[in-house]
Amino acid sequence: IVINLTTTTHRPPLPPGPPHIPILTSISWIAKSFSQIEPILVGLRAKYGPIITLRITVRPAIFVADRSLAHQALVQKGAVFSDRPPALAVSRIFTCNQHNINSAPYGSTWRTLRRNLTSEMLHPNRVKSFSSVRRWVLQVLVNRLKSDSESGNSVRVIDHFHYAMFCLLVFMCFGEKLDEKQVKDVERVERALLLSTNRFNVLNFWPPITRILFWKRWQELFRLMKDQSDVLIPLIRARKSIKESRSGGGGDIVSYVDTLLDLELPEEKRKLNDEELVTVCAEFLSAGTDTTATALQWIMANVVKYPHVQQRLVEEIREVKGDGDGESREEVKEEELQRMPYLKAVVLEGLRRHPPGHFVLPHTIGWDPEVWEDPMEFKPERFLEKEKEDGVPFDITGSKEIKMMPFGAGRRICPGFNLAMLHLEYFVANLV
Ligand code: HEM
Repeated sequence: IVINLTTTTHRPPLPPGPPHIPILTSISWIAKSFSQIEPILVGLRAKYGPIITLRITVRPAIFVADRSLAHQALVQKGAVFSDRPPALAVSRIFTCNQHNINSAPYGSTWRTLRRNLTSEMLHPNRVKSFSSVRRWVLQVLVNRLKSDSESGNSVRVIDHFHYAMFCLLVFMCFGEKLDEKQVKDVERVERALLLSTNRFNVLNFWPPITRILFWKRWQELFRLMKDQSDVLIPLIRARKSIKESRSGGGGDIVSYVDTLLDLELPEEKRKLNDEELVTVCAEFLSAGTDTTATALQWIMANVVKYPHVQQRLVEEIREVKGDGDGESREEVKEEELQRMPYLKAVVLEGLRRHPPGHFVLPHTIGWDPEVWEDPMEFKPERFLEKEKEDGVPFDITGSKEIKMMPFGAGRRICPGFNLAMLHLEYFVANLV
């Protein structure tokens, strides 16, 4: 886990870490990708112990690379470590001054936004109301994979996974099936922002100076933000007018935007403005698309790499589907997923071995040889054996102890983890 310290004048001594030269050290870190930081951290852990201070950004960041210390910080002392630091210049712009769930300080705005998402969108009944949409997206995905493979060239599956996840989350967000161009526009603006966050990091250093030195990059940032608003605001407004014309209701489907239009910010005693609606919708779209598509890609890659895993999945699917005929045989239905423990183990193993969220650095925990035998091997069976031993299903929330944390842990744990598990199990089963 990473704890970001805010600057205070009276600061207690920081945990040990490598020596640094102000600014220069941070700039040398900025040039590195997250995957380059990991092996460096392993070496630093051996030298300085499990709690290390690094000057990765403008502020010192403390890395906790130990599962029981992470549990103490995130779960036992959750109230102390659930705040987020004040946003730096770039993320202030990205998050509309911290008006979204992941960046909001631990307080009433965060609580209101998070409770709205969990109770209005991630509640089991609401999740169920989108099951026909998941079936439609599966069809879209399979059709695209089939037609792409007809060309005879190799198929970049990740592009199709991304598109499928955007179709799904865009529907949940705006309550309707948009045409391919509209979905692609949303995908384009959201991915452009996601992929350029690294490039914009440098703008956080002395904004008055970087505004002059890197003026082109600042312009690029404002252009991307404008693109995002240009694509999302018409979709939000369209939903608003549907809702108004139906006097309070948007039809059978309740979309994420519908729930946000009525929401009141308790501290500021007002509704969300257009820019804030864009930020919160963008968070929903990006939190659930890239992460899930990346996990799906790793899981499918391992299913292909290990034929015995694939074979066992096929057998489990056959067992659940029985000798049904015609259409019912074609699809693994959502209700059937609960009867597929091996499928769940494959998904968990994918998340343990290849957690999509890198900067929370959960894998230093998920790969701990004291917890996991042969931690770098892809062995879904380990979850079945563990469940048999403990007599209870594996707890991915880490509430009692942390063994892996692909969704984080504690009060800031990913609220979408059940939905993500459903998406992964449903698509993996049906692709197999
Ligand atoms: C495989 C898929 C996913 C993975 C691996 C993932 C992972 C994570 C992680 C590691 C965090 C940070 C937790 C922390 O700060 O300790 C997080 C936060 C969050 N995730 Fe996810 N996530 C996934 C899917 C989703 C989905 C489907 C949604 C919603 C539709 C979602 C919404 C959020 C939100 C709103 C937060 C911020 C929570 C807060 O700060 O209170 N995520 N996620």
